[in-house]
Formats: sequence, C-alpha cells, structure tokens
Amino acid sequence: MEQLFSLLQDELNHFVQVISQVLKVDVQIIDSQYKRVAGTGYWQDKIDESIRDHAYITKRVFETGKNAIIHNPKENLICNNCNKKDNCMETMEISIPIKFGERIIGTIECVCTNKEQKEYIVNNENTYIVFIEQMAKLLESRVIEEIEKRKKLKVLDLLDNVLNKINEGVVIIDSDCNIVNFNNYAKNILKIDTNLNRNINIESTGNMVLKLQEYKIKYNGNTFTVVGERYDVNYGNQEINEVIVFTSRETLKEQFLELSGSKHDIGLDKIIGNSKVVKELKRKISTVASSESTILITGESGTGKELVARALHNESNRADKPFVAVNCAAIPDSLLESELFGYSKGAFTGANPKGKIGKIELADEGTLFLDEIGDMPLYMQAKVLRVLEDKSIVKLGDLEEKLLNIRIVAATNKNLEEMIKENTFREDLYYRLNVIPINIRPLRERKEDIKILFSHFLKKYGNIFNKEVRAIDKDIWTYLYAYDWSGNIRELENTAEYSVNMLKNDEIISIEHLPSKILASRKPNIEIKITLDDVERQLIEEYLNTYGSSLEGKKKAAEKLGISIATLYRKIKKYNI
Ligand SMILES: Nc1ncnc2c1ncn2[C@@H]1O[C@H](COP(=O)(O)OP(=O)(O)OP(=O)(O)O)[C@@H](O)[C@H]1O
Repeated sequence: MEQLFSLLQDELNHFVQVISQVLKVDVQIIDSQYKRVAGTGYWQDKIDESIRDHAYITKRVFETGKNAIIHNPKENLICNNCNKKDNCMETMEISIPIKFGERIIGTIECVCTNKEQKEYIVNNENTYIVFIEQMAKLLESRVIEEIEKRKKLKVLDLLDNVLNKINEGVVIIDSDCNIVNFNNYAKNILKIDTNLNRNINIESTGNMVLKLQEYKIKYNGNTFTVVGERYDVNYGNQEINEVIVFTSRETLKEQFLELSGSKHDIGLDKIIGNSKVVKELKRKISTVASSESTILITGESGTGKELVARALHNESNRADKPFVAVNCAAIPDSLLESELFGYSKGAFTGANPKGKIGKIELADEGTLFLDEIGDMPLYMQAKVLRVLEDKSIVKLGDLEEKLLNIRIVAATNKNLEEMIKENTFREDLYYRLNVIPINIRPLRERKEDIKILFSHFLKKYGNIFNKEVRAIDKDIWTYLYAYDWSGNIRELENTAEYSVNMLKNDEIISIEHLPSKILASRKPNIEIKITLDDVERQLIEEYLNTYGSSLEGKKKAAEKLGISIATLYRKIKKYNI
C-alpha cells in the first residue's frame, strides 16, 4: 500500500502544491512508515526522509485516526518529549489523516513557521480544515482507483500469459480489419509481423470441420486455411471489433485422431480390407505379435507399414508399454545417434546440460519401431546391430552399459537386398532384422479392398468435416479400380478426404467429387481381378455388418440375400467370415 504513494508521486506533488498555494504554508505528506513522500518549500528536497524521531504529532494522528490541530506546538503536551523542541520554528501545525477504508495510510501536514501564516490560517481555520479533509478524501479515491487499475492490469497480464500458452490462435482486429493484438500461436501460424503489415482478411469458406467453421485468412500475401470461431466484440468501440479464435486444420485433424484413439489403439480391427492378402496379414500379425523376434515390414510407401507396426505392438503382451517410433529418414544423420542413443551430461559442446534419454531407452519394455531403416547411414547400422546383438546400449559420453528389453520392428520401402549388393546396407543387420518378414502388397494388387477402404475413409472424413456422406454413386468404383494407386492406401485416403471436401449438402459422392488425375486415368474395359467369390463374400460381410451376427441378424441377412439360413452358414464357413 505504501508503495502506492511512490507510484502516485507526481500526483502527490501536485496535491501538496495546491494545498500550499491555498493555505500559503508549507505542506508535506507522510506515509505510515513516517517517511515524507511529498513536500513543498523547505521539504521539497527532503522527500523520502524519515521523520520518525520527531513525529509526535503525526504519531498521534495515526493512533487516534483524528485530525490534530496544534496551535502552539512548543507548549503542547504532545511535543513534550520532542528532542527538537527547543529549536522548533513551528507556530502552528495541522495534521489530517489520509484513510483507506478503516486504515490510516498517511497524513497531510501543514506547518506555519511565523505569526502571519498562523493568523491567516486561524482566521479561516474551519474552512481550511474542511478543504484539507476533502483533499485527503480525493487522495483516498485516487489510491483505490490505482489499486483497481493495478488489479486489472495483473488480470490482463495473466490472460495474456494464458493466451500465449494455449494451442489455439487468437487474433483481435479493429473495424478496419487491422490486427490489434494476437497470441504466440497466431503469430507462428500466420507469421504475423505488425511492423510489416497489420491488415488481415478473414473469409468463411462455408465448410464445417468438426462442428467448427473453416476460414481462409489472408495476411501478408499468404493464405492460411484454419478452423475456428469469430466473435463480434464491437461494443461501440471502433478499436476492437472482432476476435477470431482458430486452430490449423491439420492440428485439428491430429487432435481428432488422438482423441478418437485412432493413433494409440491401433489393433487388428483398424486394418481394413477383405482381400485374402489382408486376411493373411492380420492372421500373421496375431501369430507373431507376442514373439520376441525382430520383424521387418516391407512394402511400398503408403501401404500401411506403420499401421501394421502399431497393430503388432498393440496385439502383443507389450501393449501397455511404450511404442516408440523413429523415422530414420526424417532425422538428419548428425542427430540420429543422439536421438537414438541419447547422451550423458556434458557429453559434447552444445548438448543439453541435463543429458538426454534416447529413443531406444524410451522404448524399454516396449516396442522400438525403426521406420525407413533403409535410410539409416552405414555407421549407425553398425551401432543398431550391436544393440540387437547385445540387447544393451551405451549412451554417448557414457561408459556404462544399460541392459534393455525391447522388441524391434523395422520397416522400409527400399529393396534392402539390392542395397546389400550396392554396399549401402549391412548384410548382417538385414538378417538380424528380417527374422520375421512381413510384406504388405501394394493396393493395385488387391483392388478388391478399394471399396471397403474408400467407404471407411469417407466415413472418417465425413465425421471430421461434419458432412453427411449419405451414399456413393456406383459409377465411382470403375474409376477407383482403374487407377494405379502408386501412393497406395495413403493416396486412397487422401482421395476420400478430397471427395468429402468437394461434397455439398444433400449430394451423394459421385465421380464429380474425384480428383481429375483419377478421372483421367480411366481406361476402357479395365480388367478387374475380382472373382465371383470375392463379390459374394463381400456382400455377405456387408449384410452381416448391417444386421449383426446374432441369429436374428443372420436370418435377416439371409432373407435380404435371398438364400436360406443353412446356405448362409455354409458360405460363412466357406469364406471364413
Ligand atoms: N489396411 C488399412 N486400413 C486402414 N487404413 C490404412 C490401411 N493401410 C494404411 N492405412 C492408412 O494409410 C495411411 C498410410 O499408412 P502408413 O503410414 O502406415 O503407411 P507406410 O507404409 O508406413 O507409409 P510410408 O512408407 O510412406 O511411411 C495411414 O493413414 C494409415 O492409417
């Protein structure tokens, strides 16, 4: 509270000057620590001095909370003990308390040092005292105001901090669409530099993503697609017109996948497909999931290698332990070793002084997934081989060996055998990794999976973008079967995402929603390697999915298929459904 006086210093000086001019005497303000915080004339250059050892009149005001009007200081009992009494020049003193609620936080003191001054005051004493009391009240309300202001500033500061910590962008704009304020997230996403440009343009695309509006934000020559909410906050104030709270579309998608558990709970049921190849793949995963042996997953990009690796982990008896994925192609060679092995305190210049736990150690008791192992530099291959052989690691800068219990699953889209011939992949590591090989066939070799996968992805993106995918026009399949799918399932998934984006309300998914490259690829009389059995099995599965596999469900499915329940049972057995 006392510090507040020092924050109001300029105003205090102004106060004492005004009182001094009216009363024609010197005026000072004393705080509750008996420190002079403002003064005129004789006291002007004695601010901040303590008056404690001769503050007899001031003390009385603090004790009683009442005005002290002393007409003859030297003779007054209050001054009896004052050691300055003999040299005291004062002819009259008025001390008025400055209150803050019930508390006394200071005094306003006016001192006459000659007869004329005293006479001037005494002639109008009551009026002057009321005047000083009013000034004390004014000071009290200024203190309250200042405290309120400070509280608000603290809350604003706190809000600012909170806004900068959240994972959403916040931009405040004025009525001319100029940025007034923004948080760190918005700054990073939109690359805001208000020194360069403050103008921003926000337009709704009309799309909804997970129940939020999608917007195109144009700023500084760039366009960003975000999702969020706009709030009108113009309460007759041109300077603050609107707040937009947003997140990037990609982040939202990630969050959705995290929340829906699709990243963590990837089990066999997340591997979609009816083809023999997929069925065989799933069977193999459940057979080998709990084995301790190393697995090498091969397959073209986008065939689902990571999905299979996660399923292997989640189906294994290590499922509740960590699954740590390292993408060997995404980490620069110079960082890969410390990323994998970690380092001890002060291992090298520039290293984190606390040391770092490597990904291999993090995977202890769980699964280490070495993705894109074909991109691992040769010297690192040798080190990883040692981990496989010794089941232990030595951190960089450390001498101690740490025993580990990890299961290694590696994956690559490269032909490692070719690489061995070219001396770019170690033969010994290859055999160590390839104990259980799992090869995932490209989508073009199992086109019968396209229908179920595409339908699955349409549903997924329908949920994400809050669009109802009511039906699919059957003509679409001819195009999807004819396409080559060099990007495999990832490309099919992206196509489904594109189609859902293109879908307007009340439409059904049809060829007009497909990307042009797929429409262009259609060859006449395409040869689809689907047998009658495949179609029959798929139909039965679809009906069982719809009606359920209870007896009632099966009866309904048989009725819809136009076959007897006995025939249905026979076919279920035949197709191993
Ligand atoms: N059988 C499947 N069922 C459902 N989704 C699948 C299937 N196979 C792949 N996907 C999906 O396709 C996308 C690509 O899969 P994933 O990342 O596992 O492929 P990858 O072979 O590891 O690719 P890359 O070699 O490029 O790393 C992912 O979104 C994955 O969920």
